[in-house]
Amino acid sequence: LLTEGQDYHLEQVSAWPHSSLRLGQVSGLALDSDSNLVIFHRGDRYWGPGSFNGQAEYQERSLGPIQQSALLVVDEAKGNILRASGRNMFYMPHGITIDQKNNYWVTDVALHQVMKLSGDGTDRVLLTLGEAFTPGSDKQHFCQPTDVAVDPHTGNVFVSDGYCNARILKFSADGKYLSEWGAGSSDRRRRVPFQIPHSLAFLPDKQEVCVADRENGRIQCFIAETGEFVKEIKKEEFGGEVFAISYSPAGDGLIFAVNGNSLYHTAPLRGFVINYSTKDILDTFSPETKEFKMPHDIESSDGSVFVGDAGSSSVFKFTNEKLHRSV
Ligand SMILES: O=C(N[C@@H](O)C(=O)O)c1ccccc1
Repeated sequence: LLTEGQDYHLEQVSAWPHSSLRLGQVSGLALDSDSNLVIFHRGDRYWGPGSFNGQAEYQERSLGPIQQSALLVVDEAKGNILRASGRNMFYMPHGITIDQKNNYWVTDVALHQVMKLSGDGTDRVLLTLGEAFTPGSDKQHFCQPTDVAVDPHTGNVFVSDGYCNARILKFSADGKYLSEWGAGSSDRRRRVPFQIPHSLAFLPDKQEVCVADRENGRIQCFIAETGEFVKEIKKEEFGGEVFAISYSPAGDGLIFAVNGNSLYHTAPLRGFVINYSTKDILDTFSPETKEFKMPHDIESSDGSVFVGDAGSSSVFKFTNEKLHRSV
């Protein structure tokens, strides 16, 4: 008998997508209100060693914004493109999340901005946080912000900031700064500051926000209301870097994660299914068709898991074979 959400064996759906999506570096994935997969990618732009100077200022403004459609809405069953948008708006796409009203919240690490866009394909900019091309670390500036998470109950918005800051900021739904936490926290378990807070997941049934603290190779979870530290999940199996996380309330709560290569460790690149309460790794997975190169974001939707890879410019789909096997 399958206990809900506790039995996992994810396998790649090798024939997905049915036809090539002609993607650039895939930086972010999100699910929209129709359970379509939204892919945030970089078209012909890529983040290389010369993209930013020592002050995290973007060096390729002369290229102008990416002309390809950086936002693709694809059908999660077959992977065919339902809608393409996001042209001439972005310089270096990074994170994306979609809120209860189907608005897209995206981050761009070249613009150092967070934008709230209409999710109807017109990409109307409803809100912008941060000053274009201007890195900073006060209440009005980010430094290469990496992701956004939205609390469905309050509408509050959390921003992981970023490659060159080490904090999480909280804003109201209409963009008013509320609070932040991170480096230098007094909590002894948090004395080690974040090192690239790289991906966020909101846990609606627990009212917590979790962060993939990438270079510390750990996941940390906090009370959304107060920013108070709740728990840390750090596993040898991660191999030193956690790139992205996603959450499902199934069972006691499941955290999906992907790891990465670090300068100091090389571990096999793979996905993880982790029981939030026990911290047990329930399953690990990786593609059969080709290796992960830089798994950069992960999204879960009842029984399926999607991984966006910035290294191979592709999206992989996995399904939980335990659910589909007759018992
Ligand atoms: O981490 C990096 N990039 C990825 O996360 C990404 O592409 O978002 C990176 C860092 C320094 C130089 C070049 C790339």
